[in-house]
Amino acid sequence: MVEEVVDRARARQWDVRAGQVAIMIHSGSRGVGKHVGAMWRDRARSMWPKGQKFPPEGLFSLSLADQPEAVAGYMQAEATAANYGFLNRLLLAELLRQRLRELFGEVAAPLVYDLPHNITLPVEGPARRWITRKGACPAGLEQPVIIPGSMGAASYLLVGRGSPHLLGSASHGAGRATSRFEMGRRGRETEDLGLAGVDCITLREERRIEEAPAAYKPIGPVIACQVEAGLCDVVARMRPLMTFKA
Ligand SMILES: Nc1nc2c(ncn2[C@@H]2O[C@H](COP(=O)(O)O)[C@@H](O)[C@H]2O)c(=O)[nH]1
Ligand SMILES: [Mn+2]
Repeated sequence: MVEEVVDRARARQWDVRAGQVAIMIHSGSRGVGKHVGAMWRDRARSMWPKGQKFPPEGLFSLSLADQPEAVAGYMQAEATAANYGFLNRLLLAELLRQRLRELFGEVAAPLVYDLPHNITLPVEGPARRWITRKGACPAGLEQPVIIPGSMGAASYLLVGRGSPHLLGSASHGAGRATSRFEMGRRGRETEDLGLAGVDCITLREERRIEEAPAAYKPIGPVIACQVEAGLCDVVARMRPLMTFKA
């Protein structure tokens, strides 16, 4: 639910009002994206110049100058996975709209923004440049930005400021404080996990634990430092009513 509107003019422009029910869908290409990534990582490794030491970070780059076909192949595969992700979210949103209309009659539920991340996108400008973001999202000038907190904490709708220092990016979420594995080893006390008062529906009980609010960093300072650094400005804050975890 939209709990507070901070930038009224921008919120009005995006059709966002305090008290509205807002639905956030976080889903991408999942299996397809992972498959594309793993396949191209192996391919890039096999194309690494013979006799040259492997990069310590395990990231095998492809050269546009020397391997243009491989670069084009990778970009096409990534775009296919991203399109699959767009379509997933489109269909999920449409199923939700249908159900809302069955229950409440005509409901508009317009799209505020579909924000891709973990993706390579072209940079606007005369030079041919690309940015690959991981754990970050685009925050170009005037662009909507959504930074989710957790199933127990606030999420934020912001507007990007196109900061050149951080390549027009913002964080993709509050970010993990504790790994999924570590969460699985913790006790199942609701209080310890920050699950008190959290309404979460899931068919996979382990998800509730792995992604419990205690697994994530506090969203307040994550937003505050990005605003302070000039990456984005807050438009509205949302509070979770209910979460579905696949
Ligand atoms: N509003 C919610 N935000 C959530 C929830 N679970 C996680 N998160 C946030 O999303 C980001 C991105 O997740 P990732 O799996 O792509 O890394 C994460 O950093 C959290 O801040 C939730 O149930 N509701
Ligand atoms: Mn994500």
